[in-house]
Amino acid sequence: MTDTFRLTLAQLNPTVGDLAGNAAKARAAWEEGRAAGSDLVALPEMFVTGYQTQDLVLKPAFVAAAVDTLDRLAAETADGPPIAIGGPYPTPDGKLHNTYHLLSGGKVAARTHKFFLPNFNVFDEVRLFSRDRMQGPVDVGGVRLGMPVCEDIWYPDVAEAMAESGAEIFVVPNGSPYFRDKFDVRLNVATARVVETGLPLVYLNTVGAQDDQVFDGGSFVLNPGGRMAVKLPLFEEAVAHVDFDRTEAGWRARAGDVALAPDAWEQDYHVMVLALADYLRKTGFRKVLLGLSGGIDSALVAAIAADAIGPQNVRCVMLPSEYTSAHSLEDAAAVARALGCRLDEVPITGPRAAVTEALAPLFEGTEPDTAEENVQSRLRGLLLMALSNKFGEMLLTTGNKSEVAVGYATIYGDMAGGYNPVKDLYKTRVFQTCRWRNANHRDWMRGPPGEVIPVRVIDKPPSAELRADQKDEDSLPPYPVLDAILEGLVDREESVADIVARGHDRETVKKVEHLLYLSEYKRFQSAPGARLTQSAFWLDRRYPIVNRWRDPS
Ligand SMILES: Nc1ncnc2c1ncn2[C@@H]1O[C@H](COP(=O)(O)OP(=O)(O)OC[C@H]2O[C@@H]([n+]3cccc(C(=O)O)c3)[C@H](O)[C@@H]2O)[C@@H](O)[C@H]1O
Ligand SMILES: Nc1ncnc2c1ncn2[C@@H]1O[C@H](COP(=O)(O)OP(=O)(O)OP(=O)(O)O)[C@@H](O)[C@H]1O
Ligand SMILES: NC(=O)CC[C@H](N)C(=O)O
Repeated sequence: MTDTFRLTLAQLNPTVGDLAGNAAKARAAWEEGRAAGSDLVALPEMFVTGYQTQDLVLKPAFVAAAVDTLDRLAAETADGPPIAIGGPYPTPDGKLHNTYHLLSGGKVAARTHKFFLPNFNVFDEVRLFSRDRMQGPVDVGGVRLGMPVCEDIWYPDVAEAMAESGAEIFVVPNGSPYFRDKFDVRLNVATARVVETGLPLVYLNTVGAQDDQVFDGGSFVLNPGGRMAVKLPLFEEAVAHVDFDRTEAGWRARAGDVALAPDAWEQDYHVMVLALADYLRKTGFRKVLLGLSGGIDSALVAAIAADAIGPQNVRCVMLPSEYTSAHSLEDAAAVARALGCRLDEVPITGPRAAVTEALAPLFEGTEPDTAEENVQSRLRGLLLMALSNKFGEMLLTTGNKSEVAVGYATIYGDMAGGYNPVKDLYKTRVFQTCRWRNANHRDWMRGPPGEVIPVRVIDKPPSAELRADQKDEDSLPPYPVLDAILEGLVDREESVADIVARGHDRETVKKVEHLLYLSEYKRFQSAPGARLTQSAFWLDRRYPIVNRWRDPS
């Protein structure tokens, strides 16, 4: 009977749909595990396909290719330790499971199907997969491993059933996406399963971004009693070997490295950087561009982009109009200089005059209003997209969550673009995030250290500069008030009465509610962006576009 067990944890970054690339990563980890004398090399949930696949797994040809990839990986790794790896499994009677496969002896030797299929916020697994009955542990080299898949440990049942049928260690593959402070939520869940069963638990998460979601890694190993034996870093790929010893009381993990967790501001910032870097890499872009207005939102997006792909790959463009202040020109130049990004200037006065002239016969007799104002924003979108087409640089949009929530942006204007790193970051957090970035620099940031966003940019009153002396506060409540109301309406789904009871003016709350519902059509047509909360616009919060309901409370 074996008394030690070495488990290799492969916290790696797959790409959805890249079956060969994901299998190659799994194989490289397996080679590391084999060289280290490992007894099992474990990869995360649905690793072979990448996660989340969404409806891609409803295509039988894709599932067949994934199955084939797993079979080939099993054959190629027959002469070393088994591999545990997530992937789809189609049953002969036409069902599809989200399955953890054990590849051993050249074939798929065992399968554990996910039992609890998450079907909330960003997850739709009931639509995609079938559940199976609860399963027992799998024998790996004489050790019985319970392999609940991700959501399966969020309730006691599956772990309890596996423990009752003889599991000795839990190895839990995850595709668990970030939201602020999520690590503690996961740790509480895992600790509860360890306390209930008295068994050690290995929590293996995916790392890397997929569309809006960032899988933050942070895999860990808990011993009975809930003590953390090992913790892998957040946001980075890592391969770690964890040793278990058989004791009289059962298996125990030997203490190893426990990575420190950065604070929530750093985690949010890292998520925005990683989300953008992976979105670009995985869609095949190496460069971006953005309109740099001298305001805070585009300055923060430029900093995130510089940190994600290096300042030499970020083109900033100032597109001044007659309303652009000298301050804005100076501030845009100062941001680009501090970040080390290229800054181009493309005035929109000429194109605007041409549009005004073209529309004059039709606009005759009307008063100037947002129609004329928005032409400026649209001309910027048009010119920036021309640069994007010509130079293959993806255009970034810059609307923060407060603006996205109330539709304070011009559709087909500043909303033009492919990705929005700050889409889930309220404006009040934009200010604080800029201060945080000015004061902190880390190895993973590819932009320079120091004050990359001049204090003047952070401190000045926000303005769209679409007309003379325009300030955001002319049309919107002050951002601290707006954000407090939005957190109630959006993040907590509170009633108008709940928010008024906390001291907000009812008329203001009703106005914000009106703008929120009215602008659903804009969000439907908006760029995706990094998810930071459980109420991000897209998958977490899915409201109808046509919606006459207004809260009477
Ligand atoms: N339900 C619906 N479904 C589909 N389309 C719908 C629609 N309702 C209106 N529309 C269309 O949308 C148009 C109105 O939307 P849009 O053209 O965007 O215009 P609108 O929302 O009226 O104006 C844009 C607002 O954003 C502000 N802004 C602009 C640029 C930058 C910033 C900033 O600081 O970040 C702020 C600007 O000051 C103004 O208050 C209508 O003309 C109509 O065609
Ligand atoms: N003069 C400009 N030159 C270049 N881009 C601009 C200019 N004005 C606006 N933009 C682009 O349109 C976006 C929306 O800008 P606007 O200034 O109207 O509002 P904002 O939300 O306060 O953004 P910011 O804080 O970046 O100014 C900007 O982030 C920027 O990308
Ligand atoms: N892939 C999953 O099952 C994820 C669901 C899980 N509750 C999480 O977010 O961590």
